Amino acid sequence: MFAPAPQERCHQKSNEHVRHHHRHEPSRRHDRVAGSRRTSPRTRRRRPQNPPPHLRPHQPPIPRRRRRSHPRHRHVRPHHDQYHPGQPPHTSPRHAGPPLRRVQPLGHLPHRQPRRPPEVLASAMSVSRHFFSLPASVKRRYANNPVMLEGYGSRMGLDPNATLDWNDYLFHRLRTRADHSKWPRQPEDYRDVVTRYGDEIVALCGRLLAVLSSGLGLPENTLVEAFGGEPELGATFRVNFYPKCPEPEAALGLSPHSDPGILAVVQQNGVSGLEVKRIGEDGAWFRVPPVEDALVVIVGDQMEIATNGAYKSAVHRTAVNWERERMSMVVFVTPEGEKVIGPLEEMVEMTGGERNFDEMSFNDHRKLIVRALGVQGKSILATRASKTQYPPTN
Ligand SMILES: O=C(O)CCC(=O)C(=O)O
Ligand SMILES: [Fe+2]
Repeated sequence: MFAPAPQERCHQKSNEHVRHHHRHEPSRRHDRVAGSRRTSPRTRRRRPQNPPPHLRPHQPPIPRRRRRSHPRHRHVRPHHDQYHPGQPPHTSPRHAGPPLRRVQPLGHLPHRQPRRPPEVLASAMSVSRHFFSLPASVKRRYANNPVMLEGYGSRMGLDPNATLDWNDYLFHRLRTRADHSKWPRQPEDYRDVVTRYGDEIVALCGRLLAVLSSGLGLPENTLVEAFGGEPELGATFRVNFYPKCPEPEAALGLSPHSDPGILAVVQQNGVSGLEVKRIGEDGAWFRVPPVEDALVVIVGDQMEIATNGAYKSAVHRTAVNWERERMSMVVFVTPEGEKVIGPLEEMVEMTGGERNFDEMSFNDHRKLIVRALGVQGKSILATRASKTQYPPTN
């Protein structure tokens, strides 16, 4: 069932709607993968060292040079380093090092100079924006329904009492299982641009999975194989459009949730709103800076399951504002539908011998979500946790 666009809801906003958005979520911590600084022994050259002071009484000290990462290592910085479209997957990461050294608490995100985004990022943003600027009557041609979740609309259609998020969206599959009837025919180049964008992002995730496997001390292809192999990986595309909201403090763009798949790659339109919850006692929410040419990579539930909890899925939500419209594009990379996903043997061993999750195909995992009428925090993952002591479900 199609639900009214947030613009329309804006005018008929009731206190009830406001009440729906008061949420109390337990704590969680979010980790971010930062780059490795290790230098390959073969390429390391010795810089002249400062001799001890008694050997250079009249010489000024040799200035210390700031360490710069070697260009070959830059691809292991998915959050803030340059993305090279077209680079084949798995081109990397002998130098990745164990991830635990490269994980930093969120809240110290590096800022860098704005730069022109690669063309594939900019054009995907532009065709998506074009779609949301079309008249409501045109957008409704692609309306989704409770059975067919693909298309334009809102998951509010599933349950009249469900929380209303201040968000319109377009959602469809990518890659081989794409149903093009729900892909906008306007603008004309939507299909080509989004197909290419999806391919690039899936290839990027292939590289990230290799890095994340190496980081665990496992062969590079471990995670990608655990999810069914790269050609079989699934991918869906969601464009979130958050109109200006007159009472932003009373609403949310998207309620707290973790993404059910492997990795979600988010591109923001330069307007802030994405917030990630830190795992731990304080459960503080952190705003992710909307750096325009940066992709934010969010770890999903299947990753937490396969690694038996070594990598945690991140609870996140979006805030809205009254000044500027916000848009985000998300590619969700998912396992092959029939592939049964459970904790990898190596990971069970590495994490203390207990299996923290049951096994299930991703198609069945999706059915859990539909049955539960959506995701709240880590509620779906909690139903898969095989022991009650496993860290909380928030
Ligand atoms: O809008 C955003 O920045 C994130 C959207 C998101 O989390 C989602 O679509 O699952
Ligand atoms: Fe999400």
